[in-house]
Amino acid sequence: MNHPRLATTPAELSKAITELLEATGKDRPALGLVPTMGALHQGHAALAQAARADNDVVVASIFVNPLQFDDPDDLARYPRTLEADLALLGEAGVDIVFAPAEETMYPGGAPLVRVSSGDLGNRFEGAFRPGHFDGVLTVVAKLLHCAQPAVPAEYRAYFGQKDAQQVALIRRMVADLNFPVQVFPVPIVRAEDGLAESSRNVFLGPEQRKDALVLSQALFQLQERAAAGRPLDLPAAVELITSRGGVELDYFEVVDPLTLAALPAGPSDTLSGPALALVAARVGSIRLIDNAELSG
Ligand SMILES: Nc1ncnc2c1ncn2[C@@H]1O[C@H](COP(=O)(O)OP(=O)(O)OP(=O)(O)O)[C@@H](O)[C@H]1O
Ligand SMILES: CC(C)(CO)[C@@H](O)C(=O)[O-]
Ligand code: BAL
Repeated sequence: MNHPRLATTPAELSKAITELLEATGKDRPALGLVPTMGALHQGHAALAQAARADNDVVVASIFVNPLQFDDPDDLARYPRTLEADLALLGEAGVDIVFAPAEETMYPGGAPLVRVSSGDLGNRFEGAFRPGHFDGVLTVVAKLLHCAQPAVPAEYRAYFGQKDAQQVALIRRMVADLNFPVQVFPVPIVRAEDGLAESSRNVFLGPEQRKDALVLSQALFQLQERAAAGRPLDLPAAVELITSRGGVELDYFEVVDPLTLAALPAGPSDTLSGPALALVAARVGSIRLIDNAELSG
């Protein structure tokens, strides 16, 4: 197993990245960055493995970003498992782990100047978690700056498709603000029962976990209809979820994969191009999100 180097300040991180990039002896080596909030699972391992396969040097960050939490209870109980996280990242072949303290990322408290996620950031997750995406984009901008190679190198960043709206917004930030990095989305990793892996799954009791499966089941139903060229009938998929006691639906929509604009998905609407189904629901006090690509 690899023992990743631990950096806790931007200066330590930059020094470690330069040393490892130079040690490759290549004119233009490649650096991959995997941002996380820790409490790592197989979804994060897939991100680290994708970065390992594509790059000479791999950095993972672990930082529970207070700026993206609108609910103080959600922040306080967010799982923190640093020792196990370091072991998982070592297993995946990560070279450097950047795990800064809150005071290091936000000296003097919350930043005055932030990245605005615009209209796209106010919909879906943003409508239920006000300010969430401004907080995500601000910390992702900071992390991308902290890990920016100081010597000539390819620069790539990896994000999970489980957070589809987050990927869409990060792509827009990188394009709109000319960040010199390429964004790579990584497919959703699911448990055997179909539930999308998530750090918050540890809070689900056995019955709640069974209830939560209705989300992936409803998504798979849409995927099957799309693949067979049948009408999507989103209302029937919504009904599958709302009829399940213990699950409160927040939203369920079929959208354009890039703009996240709503697409028609009624009982007589068939797909005319690629689409994405986005769902979010609460199981008890645990909020879960999931999504699936639909294609005819
Ligand atoms: N099941 C998964 N498959 C693929 N990528 C994932 C999965 N779960 C998380 N990721 C990705 O890992 C990165 C870090 O996510 P994060 O640390 O917030 O974990 P998380 O499991 O999404 O946590 P939570 O769902 O509780 O917010 C993000 O890019 C996220 O999209
Ligand atoms: C991208 C991220 C690490 C920023 O805090 C977070 O939103 C996440 O884990 O998805
Ligand atoms: N994966 C998204 C991080 C969050 O829920 O805040």
